[in-house]
Amino acid sequence: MTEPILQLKALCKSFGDTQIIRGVDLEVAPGERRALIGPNGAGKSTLFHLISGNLAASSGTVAFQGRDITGWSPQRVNRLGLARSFQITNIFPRLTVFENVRLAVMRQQPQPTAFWRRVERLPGLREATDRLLEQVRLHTRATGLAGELSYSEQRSLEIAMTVASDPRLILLDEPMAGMSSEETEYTLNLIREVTAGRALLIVEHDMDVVFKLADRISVLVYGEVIATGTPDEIRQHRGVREAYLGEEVAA
Ligand SMILES: Nc1ncnc2c1ncn2[C@@H]1O[C@H](COP(=O)(O)OP(=O)(O)OP(=O)(O)O)[C@@H](O)[C@H]1O
Repeated sequence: MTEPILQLKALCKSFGDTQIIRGVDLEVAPGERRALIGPNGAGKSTLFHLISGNLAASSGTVAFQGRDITGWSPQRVNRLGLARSFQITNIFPRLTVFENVRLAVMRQQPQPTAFWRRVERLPGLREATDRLLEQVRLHTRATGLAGELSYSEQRSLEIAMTVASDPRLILLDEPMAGMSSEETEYTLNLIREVTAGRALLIVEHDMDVVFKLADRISVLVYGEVIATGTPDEIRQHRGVREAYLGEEVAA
């Protein structure tokens, strides 16, 4: 079996006396699209924080591409090839769309001479930025302010900024939140395109999206993974239906 790109072992997180993540074991294969679902408060965002280094685990380990990254800073984790977007849109509204993406690209290309040169002259920067903007179909909006984009366009911009580092694993936290069904369909296709050849771990409450997008689904309930399987397996899983999905999804 190929080595998992992400491997969580007996991962735990407590806040004070309250244990939120209770011994999670989870493996994501390279190139796999994995959804993480579960009721509100199950600990999905907390698990993302533990993987990306935004929170320190109470115990257990996180391995990425075979390396133990437990306790690493988010920046260091990111440099190794793991990128994440947050539930809250994370862009600079007063910069142009182009400038936002360029910043994300620059973060990945540490240039010792950057302080002395005009950014416009940094080699390859403009091309890399343009390529990303085209990929998320925002090239015609490049000169507009990011804060003036529609909500779903801002999410597209954020996706471009997330993939700017050319990550091997992308974590997306509720990318469809607050979208109309048309915007959701559009963003679903975009996510499919930009994550091709990369692994994806996505938290999403829209079950339509989850079942269309994911190769496999893991279900988190009260900080424990109660099931992992293909969309069909999860649909049929009695415990999952009782704990979370309800009968209508299985129908
Ligand atoms: N920094 C914190 N301090 C204390 N408790 C926290 C902290 N962060 C999260 N929690 C608690 O941990 C639990 C899990 O929260 P988390 O946001 O991870 O759940 P979630 O599954 O992502 O929920 P949702 O689907 O509503 O986003 C909640 O009860 C929350 O109140």
